[in-house]
Amino acid sequence: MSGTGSETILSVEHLMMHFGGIKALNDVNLAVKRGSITALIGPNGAGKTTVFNCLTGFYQATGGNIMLNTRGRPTNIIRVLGQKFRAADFIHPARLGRRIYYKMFGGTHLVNRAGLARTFQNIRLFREMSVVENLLVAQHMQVNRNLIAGVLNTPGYRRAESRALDRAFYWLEVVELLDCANRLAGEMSYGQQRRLEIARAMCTDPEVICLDEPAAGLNPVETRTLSRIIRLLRDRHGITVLLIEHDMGMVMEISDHIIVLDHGDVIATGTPRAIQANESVIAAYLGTDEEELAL
Ligand SMILES: Nc1ncnc2c1ncn2[C@@H]1O[C@H](COP(=O)(O)OP(=O)(O)OP(=O)(O)O)[C@@H](O)[C@H]1O
Repeated sequence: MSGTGSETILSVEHLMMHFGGIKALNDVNLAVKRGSITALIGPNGAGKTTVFNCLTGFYQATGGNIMLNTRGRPTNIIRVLGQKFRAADFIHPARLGRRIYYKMFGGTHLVNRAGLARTFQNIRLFREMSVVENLLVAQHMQVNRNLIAGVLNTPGYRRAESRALDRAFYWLEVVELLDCANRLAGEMSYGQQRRLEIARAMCTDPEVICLDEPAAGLNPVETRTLSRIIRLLRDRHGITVLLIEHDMGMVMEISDHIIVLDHGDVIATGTPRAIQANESVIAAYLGTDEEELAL
């Protein structure tokens, strides 16, 4: 299943995000192909994490559209996060009803349920919990948490618990952490914690995973392991990977497609080879920190 299909799994149109006077995103348009590894790159402050935060519902975009084509149906991410009421809603009862529903019950959990998961630039694990417990917590949305079922220890409850454990160990093996299952998450090396974050996101059964600087702080051996795992997600598990990364060696090696952001706008898209030769990209990177200029 290697390589890219032709179907778009995620499309972003005219995305804007303003923080007071700061226009973090001006008018971002991008499309991600199903089954691809797509990298979002750009100099510091270009708006990459803001795009991720809008996609995953951590920010409510100021404007634009984000459509996810997963679980066999389209999901309008902006809508499921719960939008403000507009005057026109009151003459469309169906629209008003939807708006009220998502205002009350919408949120980031619906984005995750629709099949999009993420990791964070700053690792956010439960450091005092074991590795496997971190993975079980991630599955609370899928596991039957009915108190009565738990107290009575019903067969349905036991089956759900056992499935959650199986899933946790399955993804631990994929990220090469099986022998760390009972260690405290906070005691593991940085590289291991980053891989645990990926396993935790995978336990929510996503079709798209957004990785925010997964190679930050890793040594070359850990980066190679990480690249191998990311490829495996695409090739063996059919996962679409959207990646923010400053390690250009890694980006150029594993990406099928690259999107370049600068000052809140997409300035180039294309294959690694095309991006490396793109003059606007080279110009955008000139004058930034040297470590970013490893094109
Ligand atoms: N919550 C916020 N409040 C105010 N400004 C913000 C907020 N989040 C981001 N910004 C601003 O938006 C712009 C884009 O930031 P963002 O973190 O998305 O960039 P980035 O491309 O991810 O950068 P880096 O590579 O350094 O992580 C920056 O000017 C930043 O200061």
